[in-house]
This record gives sequence, C-alpha cells and structure tokens, in this order.
Amino acid sequence: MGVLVHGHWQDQWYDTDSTGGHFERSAAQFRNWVTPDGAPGPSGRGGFAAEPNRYHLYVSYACPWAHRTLILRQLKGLAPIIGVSVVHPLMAEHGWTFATDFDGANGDAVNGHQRLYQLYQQALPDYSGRVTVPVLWDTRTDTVVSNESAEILRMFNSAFDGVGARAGDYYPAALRSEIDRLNDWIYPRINNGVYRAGFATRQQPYDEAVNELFAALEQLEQRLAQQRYLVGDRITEADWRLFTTLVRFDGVYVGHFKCDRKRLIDYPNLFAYTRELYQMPGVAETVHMDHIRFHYYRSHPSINPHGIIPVGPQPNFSRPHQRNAIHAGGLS
Ligand SMILES: N[C@@H](CCC(=O)N[C@@H](CS)C(=O)NCC(=O)O)C(=O)O
Repeated sequence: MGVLVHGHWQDQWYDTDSTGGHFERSAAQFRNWVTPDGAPGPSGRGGFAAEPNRYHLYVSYACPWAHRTLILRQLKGLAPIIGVSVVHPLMAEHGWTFATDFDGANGDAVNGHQRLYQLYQQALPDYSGRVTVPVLWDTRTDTVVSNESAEILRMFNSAFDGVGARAGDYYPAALRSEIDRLNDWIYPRINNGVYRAGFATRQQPYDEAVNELFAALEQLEQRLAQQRYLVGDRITEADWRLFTTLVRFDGVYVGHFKCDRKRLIDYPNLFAYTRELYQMPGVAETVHMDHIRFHYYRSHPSINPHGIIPVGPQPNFSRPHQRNAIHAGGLS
C-alpha cells in the first residue's frame, strides 16, 4: 500500500511510530456533494447535479466503508443509473488495482486505469494523501465528487429521488440527531475499533481498542434484545453502517485483527440482527466473503506475513433470524 505525494506514488505502510503504536485514519479530502439541482452541499463546491448515468462508483467488495455505499445504491434502486467498478481484493505495493483475475473484479471500464491512484492523479495531478475506496466519480467533469463514504451514503439516500431512485429514507429528519449520536458512538468503538485493534503495533493501544470494542458490542447486544433496530423499529443508516463491520467480524476481525474475546455468533441478538439485515432484498449480493477474506489476509504482510487464509469461522447468515417478534418497546 502507499500514498500519493504531490501526485507521485510512494509505497509505504501506515506510520504508527509517530503515534505511539496507535492507528489513526486520515480524513478524506474530496468532499463535494451531488444534490438534486447541483447547488453546493454541506461542504465542497457545487456543480454536481443528480442525473442518471453521470456518476460512477469505485469500490472494493472487501472494504466496509465502500460496502455501505453499495448497500445504499442497492436499497435505493440506483444500480441502473450509477455504475460500479470493483477493484481487485489484493492491496499491495501499487495500492488498489484494476486487475481482473479475481471473480467480481471488473476493471475500470470508465477511465481505463490500471491502478486506483491514477484516478486520483486524473482528478488532481498534485494530490497528496491516501488513495482510498469508495470514490464517487463524475464522468461529466472527470473528477472525484467524494471519497468519504459517510457522505456518499447521504447523497444516495436522497439526492437521486427525483431522477429514478426508489422510495426509502434511511436518514429521516425526525431521527437525525439519534442516528448521528449512534454513528458517533459506534464509529470509533466498532467500525474503526476493529482497525485500531488490528493495526496497533503496541500492547497498550491494542488492549484499549479491544476493551472498548467489546464493551460497545455488549451494550448493543442489550439494546437489540429490546428493540429490533438501532433506532427503534425502523431501519436507518446507522444499521447499515454497523452491519458492514458485523458481517466481517467472524470471517476476518476475530482472527486477523485479534478481536477474539468473543465471536459475533456468541451474541444471540447481534447475530440474529445481522442475519435479518443480510436477508433484506438486495443485500446478500453486496456481501462477497471471498473478496473480504482474501483482501485482509493477503494485503497486510506485517500482520500475516505468509498470507495464509485460515478456514474460518464463517457464520451462516441465511439461517432464519426470528426478529419479527421484537418491537421498539421490547418483546411483544
Ligand atoms: N474515510 C474513508 C475511509 C475509506 C478507507 O479507509 N478505505 C480503505 C479500504 S477499507 C482504503 O482504501 N485504504 C487504502 C489506504 O488507506 O491506503 C471513507 O469512509 O470513505
């Protein structure tokens, strides 16, 4: 893996020496918004009006942040009007690439690049920073609209409603403060918590991350015994953001990232909740466990030097979930 420095690719691993063994994720830099009429969004500049077949999404099936955007694209019926390029699951010295010798990795049909960093160079020749997925690309102006999944999620939720998106609001106005509160609590402890544990290079930051992670999972286990979804009886963005971490938990985070105090399948409510979300129409087809396991176990040689992909565990997400009986106010 590496970074771009003034447009030049440099192969280097995360620098945790300067942060005392802690892993710190850097902020995404392209922060424009697609809006119904092209007016500027909460950040960045305007000019990105919602139109069918204008925008293209670059993802890795392995990446939990990219996965959120794929799920919203699916739920909102955007697949026919926003195309997708899937990178190869191996992220090595050239970063993410468009090699197609892995089932599902479909290359870059839009710009014809070999490597993802070339897309960033195309958008901004002088770019300095990480080269991450997901990327929302504008084929009209040949630039990156956004490389921040949390914001792409919000755009997919509503910006395309006038140009053919399916009904459905996963960030309803009345629930926003509760969703934001949950996201802010879940992100550091769980979504990024597994990375903080897995990429720690000293004992103490690892201990800290893993303790916070499992304390948070215990709390959610209790919450989901009382209510069907994170915010009561309605599925919201907060659920999808949690789902992409939970669905990877036993397959990679338990082993590869040493998050092994418990497995997902040891939490009856969290596991059943994950199964219910997995079984929603269109969601299972966004989950590609072969990309997920290959990516993590092969792309981090400092954690898994021989690149052996272990056998499991691999939970069965298709088993009945039996969550129908749970309503916001507790078991009916
Ligand atoms: N803030 C970004 C983070 C995305 C991210 O870190 N993606 C990872 C893959 S899971 C990546 O592409 N990493 C490459 C790198 O850091 O060089 C988002 O949520 O969109």
